[in-house]
Amino acid sequence: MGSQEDHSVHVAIIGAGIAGITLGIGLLERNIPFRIYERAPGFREIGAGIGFSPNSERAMGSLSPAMLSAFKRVANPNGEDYFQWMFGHAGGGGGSSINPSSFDHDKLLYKLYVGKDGFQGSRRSDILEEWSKQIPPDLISFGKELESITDDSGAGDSPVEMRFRDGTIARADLVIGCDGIRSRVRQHVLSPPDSSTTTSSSNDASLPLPKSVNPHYSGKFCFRDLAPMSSAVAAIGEYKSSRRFMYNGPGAHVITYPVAGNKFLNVLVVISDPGGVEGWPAELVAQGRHTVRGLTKQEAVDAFRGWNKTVRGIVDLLPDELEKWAIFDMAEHPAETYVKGRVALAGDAAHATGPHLGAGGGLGIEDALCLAGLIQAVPGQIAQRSKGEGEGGIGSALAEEKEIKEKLVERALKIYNDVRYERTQWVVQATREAVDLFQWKDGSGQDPAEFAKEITEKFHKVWDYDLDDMVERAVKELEKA
Ligand SMILES: Cc1cc2nc3c(=O)[nH]c(=O)nc-3n(C[C@H](O)[C@H](O)[C@H](O)COP(=O)(O)OP(=O)(O)OC[C@H]3O[C@@H](n4cnc5c(N)ncnc54)[C@H](O)[C@@H]3O)c2cc1C
Repeated sequence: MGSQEDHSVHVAIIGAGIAGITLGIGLLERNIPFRIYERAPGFREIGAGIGFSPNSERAMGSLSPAMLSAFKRVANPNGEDYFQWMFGHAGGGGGSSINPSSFDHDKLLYKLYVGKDGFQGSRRSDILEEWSKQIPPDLISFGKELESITDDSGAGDSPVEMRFRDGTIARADLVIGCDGIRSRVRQHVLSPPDSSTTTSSSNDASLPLPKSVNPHYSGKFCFRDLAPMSSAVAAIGEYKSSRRFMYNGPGAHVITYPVAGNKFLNVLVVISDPGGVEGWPAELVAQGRHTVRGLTKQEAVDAFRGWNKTVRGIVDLLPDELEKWAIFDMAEHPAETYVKGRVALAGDAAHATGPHLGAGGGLGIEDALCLAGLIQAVPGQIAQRSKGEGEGGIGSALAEEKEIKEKLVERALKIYNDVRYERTQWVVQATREAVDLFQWKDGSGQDPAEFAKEITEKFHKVWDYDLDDMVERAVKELEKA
C-alpha cells in the first residue's frame, strides 16, 4: 500500500544544540521529514572549547559523513595522541599548607593513548557554525520557545501538538526534546501519568512533578577561558600548550587543550565547592541560573595556592573578571524514563552529566544516531503492517494506517529508551566518580597504577561502545514488535 514516502514520519526537534542539530543532520541524510524549533533568534554557542571522544566521532560519521568532515575541519590536532594527567600538587595530604616552591616540577601521573588524531577539541562556536550550514534554513524555526505539549495517543488522527511562547502551534508525528539541561520537554515526559498530558508553566509549583524534572547542583563549579596561545606559551611553554593535559590535586583540577588552529589554549578550571551540593545559592537555583558574572579571579587563585608552578601559571591566564559556572547534572535524581508516548528526550535533556569524562556532548550524538536509525525503519514497518484497502474502503484503510503509525512510533521510542538508558546513566555516575579521582577525594587518585586502571576502564567504556550494534539491535527489536 502506497510508497515509503506515504508512510513518512514527521519529526519535531526542540532545540538546536549539539543533540538537536546532529539529529537534524542525521534525519536529513535519511530523507526523513523534520523541523527544528529553537527558542534563540539564531544558532548560538559559547566560544569555549569542547572535545569529542572517539565514539562521538564514529556517531557523527554514521549520522552523516559530512558532519564528521565538518568537525574535522575545525578540530585542533592535539600535538600528541595522548591524554596526559599530571600531579598538579605534591599530594600526600599536604593541602594548601605546602610551600609552592617545594613542588614546582611537572610530574606525570598517567598518559592514555586516545587513538590516531583522537579526542580533538574545537571552539563550540566553530563546530556549530560548520554544522549549521548543513541544515537548510527552511527546516529550522528560530524564536520558538516551546511551552507545552499535548499528546493524545490513541485518539485516532491526532498528531502531537506543540504550543510555543509566541502563541503559535505546530504538529508532528513525534517530538524529540533536545532542549538541554533545563528541558521543558522533560517536564512533559516526567509528569505523572494521571496529570494532564499538557505541560504548562515550568514555574507552576502546584504541578506534582518529580525531583528528576530538574537538574541539581553537583557541588562543583568551574571557570572557562580561551587564553591567547602566545600568553599560554609564555606561561607554561610550547609543549604543554599544544597537547591535552589535566592537572590533578586536592579539591580541584585543571584541563587544557589547544583549539582554533592553535590560536587559543582552552582552559577549564574545576573546583569543589566547600558548600558541597548545597553550595550554589538557593535563589539562583530557584531561578534556574547556572552562572554568576563579574567575579574577580581571586577565588580561582586562592583555590590553587600550594599547587605547582604550571597550574598557577594556567590559573593566572584567566581574565581578571570571571564568570563562575555551576556544574549541574542529573546524577542524584535521574530521569526515570526518556520517553512518554510519542515524545522522547535526547542529549542533556535526558541525561545531563558533568564535563569530567568529556562525554556529555558525545552521548547526545549517540542518542541522535539511535533515534535516526529507528525512525528510518518506521515507514517500512508501516508498509508491511498495513493491509491495504479492504472491505471498509480507503477511509478505513487510512485510519488503520494512522493507528499503525502511532503504535510504531511509540514502540520505536520505547526501544530507544531501553537501548540508551543503561549506558547513558552509567556515564552520568562514572563522571561523578572520575571527578572524585581527579580531585583526590578521600586521598584517592594519587597512586599511578590504580589511577591508570580506573581511568583507562572508564574512558574506554565510553569510547569503545559498539554503535553499529546499538542501531542494529534497536531496529531488529522494532521489526519484532
Ligand atoms: C564546562 C563543560 C565542559 C564540557 N565539555 C565537554 C566535552 O569536552 N565533550 C563533550 O562531549 N561534552 C562536554 N560537555 C557537555 C556538553 O556541553 C553537553 O552535553 C552538550 O552541550 C549538551 O547539548 P544539548 O544539545 O543536549 O543541549 P544544549 O546545548 O543545552 O542545547 C539545547 C538547545 O535547546 C534550546 N532550548 C532550550 N529550551 C527550549 C525551549 N523551551 N524551546 C525551544 N528551544 C529550547 C536552547 O536554546 C539550546 O539551543 C561539557 C559541559 C560543560 C558544562
